[in-house]
Amino acid sequence: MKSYLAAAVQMTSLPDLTKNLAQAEELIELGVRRGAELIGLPENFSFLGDDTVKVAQATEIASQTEQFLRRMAQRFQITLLGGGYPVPTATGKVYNTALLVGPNGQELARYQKVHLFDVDLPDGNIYHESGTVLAGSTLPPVYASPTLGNIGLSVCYDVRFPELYRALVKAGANVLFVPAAFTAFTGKDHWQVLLQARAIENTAYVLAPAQTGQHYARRQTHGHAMIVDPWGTILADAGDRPGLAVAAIEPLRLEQVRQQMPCLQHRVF
Ligand SMILES: O=C(O)CNC(=O)[C@H](CS)NC(=O)CCC(=O)C(=O)O
Repeated sequence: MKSYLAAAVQMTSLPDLTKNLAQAEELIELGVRRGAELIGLPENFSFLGDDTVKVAQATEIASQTEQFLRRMAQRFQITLLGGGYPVPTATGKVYNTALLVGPNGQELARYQKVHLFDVDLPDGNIYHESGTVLAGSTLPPVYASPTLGNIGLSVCYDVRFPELYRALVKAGANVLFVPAAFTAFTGKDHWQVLLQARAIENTAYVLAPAQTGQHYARRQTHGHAMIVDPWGTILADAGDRPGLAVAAIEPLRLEQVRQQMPCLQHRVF
């Protein structure tokens, strides 16, 4: 593992695949110009819209999204995470899928979101992700990069389930991706503290690309894409407008924190 720059993209995705991929491309290019070698796109980056439309267009969204990720990674010679997009299954529902691709456009790791967001919020918004999404049934993968660290995947609502991240760390992870489309309502109270908790308890970097702003109807997300270091310090925060959180990932800092705060060594369970 070497020192390098990572970028967590923040965008406002719409129910429009073509527009979203254009917005994502601009932000990836910005990240590359700032020197990022590892870039993450948020959950729903290629489509954020009505559930019925999402399912109807899933085949098209999945194929264009995967082509896009491979093309971007190759063109810019980066490692790129697509943080969550629908992939059709035989059941009529989709998997909410995250895909990590390498600089040759090759697939490095794939994850199907396990925890589905079925929650009625006090602000009147009702989320029923399991209505259109089939839950994945296996732990996310850890991709052991020779240069960028051991990269563990997750998606959005997963961040509320610390055992998933502990499993990733047991599998060697030291860089944890949490691409999200966090609601504005929950985000204001929970987003940052959950990300810091996952970083601190696992003494790992947390890279959290995010959706922000007004998407469609009453769907509003929190923003604050961020990068948190293994001590829990926020290295970069993208605020509430589309943009990037960029920060250095330092193997020496990781080692230092893991020595200073050896909680992973003190595990009993
Ligand atoms: O709704 C859509 O259009 C697309 N789906 C999502 O954005 C997903 C599933 S509904 N959102 C979350 O997991 C939010 C979690 C969250 O906000 C929390 O844990 O508080």
